[in-house]
Amino acid sequence: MNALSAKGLSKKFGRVQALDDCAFTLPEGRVAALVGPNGAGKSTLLSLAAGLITPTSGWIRVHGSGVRGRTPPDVSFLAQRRPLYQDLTVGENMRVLAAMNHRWSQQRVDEVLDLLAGVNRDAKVRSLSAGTRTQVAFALALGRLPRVLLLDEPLSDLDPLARDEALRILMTEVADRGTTVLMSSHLLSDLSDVCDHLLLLDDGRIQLAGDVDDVLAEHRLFVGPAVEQPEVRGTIVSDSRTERQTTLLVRGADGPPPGGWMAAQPDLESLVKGYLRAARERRRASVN
Ligand SMILES: Nc1ncnc2c1ncn2[C@@H]1O[C@H](COP(=O)(O)OP(=O)(O)OP(=O)(O)O)[C@@H](O)[C@H]1O
Repeated sequence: MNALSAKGLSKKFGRVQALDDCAFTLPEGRVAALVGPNGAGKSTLLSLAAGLITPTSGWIRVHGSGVRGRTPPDVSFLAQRRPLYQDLTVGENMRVLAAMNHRWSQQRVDEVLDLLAGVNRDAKVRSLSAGTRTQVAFALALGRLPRVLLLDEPLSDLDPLARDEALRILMTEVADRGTTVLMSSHLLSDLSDVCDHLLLLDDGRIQLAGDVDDVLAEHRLFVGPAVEQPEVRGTIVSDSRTERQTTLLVRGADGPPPGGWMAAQPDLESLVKGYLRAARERRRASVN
């Protein structure tokens, strides 16, 4: 069964087309990386999936049911601006959420907070550092016992050890409870460690969607001399050049590399960077 599915999903804010005709499916129990350049539409997509905003057209469903303006009880969303009551203590935030949610496990919240930094429950949220606030919001999101966990830049302000611990907690969550995770991040090396599914957005449109292994297998990196473009079969997504060599990311390449060139399958980080490079070039061209 698909945890998330969308078709024709579009969202306009005034004249800004934040998402444009997106279609994708995310099978249950997967950990999906949601990547793309700044302003690509990642937070918009997560907010639509969480029911915080409604589509201009098209639909998005969680476990087959439409989400329109209401967060389903089995979905948790860790938004970029960490949704916590700033003037309440950590403990008071927990009690408010426990009262508001039928699905709630205080034990799970305590477990996660103890694994992270051992946060002081009596501290006002306003007094916490940004990273500690993220840890609290992360623990509260898991306390709702979600079947679908939507995370917007969950790792960005965590120190390296807290980041490792948060990723370990996520992997345990997926293994033990079969939770589906959709996580936006610019930290590509962290994503490579945990994600088995990819959604790549640019300019509100989905460029790549699918199983990470399948998407990687569809691409080749060609590395060769810094000369003019070689003849390659497939679509050149992007190129990068130094004085000595050229690297091409090619989609749908088949056959051996051109003479004097080497071919390899990209890893997730080099694949995403290739698409980000292409997106930057398109933006530069549209501005000039
Ligand atoms: N509430 C809003 N009102 C007007 N425009 C918005 C609103 N929310 C998002 N946008 C616009 O929609 C587009 C997509 O924004 P979004 O925040 O979804 O991108 P993003 O991929 O999450 O970016 P980032 O990586 O910088 O967080 C941007 O052009 C943004 O300015």
